[in-house]
Amino acid sequence: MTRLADAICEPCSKDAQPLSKDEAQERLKSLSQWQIVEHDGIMKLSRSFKFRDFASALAFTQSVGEIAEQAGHHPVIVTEWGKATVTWWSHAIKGLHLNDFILAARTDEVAE
Ligand SMILES: C[C@H](O)[C@H](O)[C@H]1CNC2=NC(N)=NC(=O)C2=N1
Repeated sequence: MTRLADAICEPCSKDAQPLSKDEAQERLKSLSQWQIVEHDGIMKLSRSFKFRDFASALAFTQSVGEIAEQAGHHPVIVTEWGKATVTWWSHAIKGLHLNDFILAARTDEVAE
């Protein structure tokens, strides 16, 4: 079975259906320490990563930015001293898509 991080991100058209709560909860089982949050009715995938200082959090932020650029799919990243919080969702469909779970898995690999 293909590892989630190795799965191919499909171009997410604006006509794609966002995952339902049940589908998103099912996909969440493939990840650890991520949670589904909802802002303004939009489901998002979020996880905070701890670091020893700001420079380490910033380097992680840069690495996540690089995987986002490679995929053409971008998160919100809040970078602070000792911590970075990454939140993925698909803006075009105002919800969660398999792509968000793939990028979350890739984010975990960058944190290793
Ligand atoms: C034109 C550009 O490719 C699109 O706006 C991309 C950019 N990055 C994106 N990132 C995310 N998370 N969702 C999107 O819908 C999205 N669309």
